[in-house]
Amino acid sequence: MAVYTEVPDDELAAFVKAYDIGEVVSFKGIAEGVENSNYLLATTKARFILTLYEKRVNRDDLPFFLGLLEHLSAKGLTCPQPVAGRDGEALRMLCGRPAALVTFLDGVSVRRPTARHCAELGRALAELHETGKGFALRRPNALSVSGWRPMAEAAKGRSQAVSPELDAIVAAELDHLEATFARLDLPKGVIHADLFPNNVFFLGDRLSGLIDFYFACDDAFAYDVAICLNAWCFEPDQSFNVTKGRALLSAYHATRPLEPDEVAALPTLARGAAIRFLLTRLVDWLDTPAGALVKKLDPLEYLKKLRFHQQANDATAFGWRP
Ligand SMILES: Nc1ncnc2c1ncn2[C@@H]1O[C@H](COP(=O)(O)OP(=O)(O)O)[C@@H](O)[C@H]1O
Ligand SMILES: N[C@@H](CCOP(=O)(O)O)C(=O)O
Repeated sequence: MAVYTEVPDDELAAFVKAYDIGEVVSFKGIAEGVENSNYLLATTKARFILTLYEKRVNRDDLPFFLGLLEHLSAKGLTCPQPVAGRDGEALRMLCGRPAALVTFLDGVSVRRPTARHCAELGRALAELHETGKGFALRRPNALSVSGWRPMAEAAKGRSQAVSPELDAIVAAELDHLEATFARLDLPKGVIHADLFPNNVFFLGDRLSGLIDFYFACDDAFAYDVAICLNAWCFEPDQSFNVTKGRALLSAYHATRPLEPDEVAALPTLARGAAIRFLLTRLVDWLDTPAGALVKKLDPLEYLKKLRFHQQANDATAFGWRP
């Protein structure tokens, strides 16, 4: 459950007074999520999400995240919109944490995406990349290749608890990626960087909105595509579903055509995306205290995905060619 910080009634009342959003009708912690504390706040005027930013979010990045949501919403992309208080500020403090209110989006996330969902996602991802062009702020990706070795070092010697071979596999893969992924020079811009099914809402088969932009950054567009191939196109047994891969890639390509260099780099990008989520999950797995009220995600799921990508020679492994 991702409610790390409890908000007492009096503090909530004082917080809400800073806005012109009506009277509080209900206020409930949201069980989903990993990074921050989220509450659903209903008032006499509307529903909102109240987020208290927790330890892994750097406060200096908050203007980038909230500014990006404003930019994307203004350009017509359906994502949460920050709500400004009477003073014009969207970001303020609550219970000693930076906190913001954003608009509530209708829709549900899918647990088992179909090829149709993957096509919707591919189109929306390309639209996000196009819509982000023109956003003035910059945020380097702290979780890209130069950040992976330090994470591996933090887990070194402890990862046997997860799998006996993991340290060696990760070290060898990082040697490979530091010689390949690190040398890629691909079209860049604003990427979501965590567009997993839990961060995408649907109404019926139609994609209705994107949430959780708290890993968004400047990086290669095609890296975002690779993150999504990993998150959307593997089956529960970790076999890659080429029908879903084809649906995602062809829908993306129809909206933002991938350049030949981006297509050629997909297997390397997918390996990088696999190691990135393997490592963050591994560090969380090792560092989260027993009994913590947060769902731990399995790092080995991403080792299986990595194994698939290590055998992939080109984009046809994902069921697609331009
Ligand atoms: N704007 C929103 N509209 C509707 N529901 C939301 C919105 N933002 C978050 N949620 C709900 O809160 C949950 C956790 O939000 P998320 O941003 O993924 O948290 P975290 O960053 O902690 O992982 C989501 O799975 C969703 O159910
Ligand atoms: N998508 C990441 C975990 C981050 O969770 P989110 O709730 O912030 O999307 C993973 O699967 O490792």
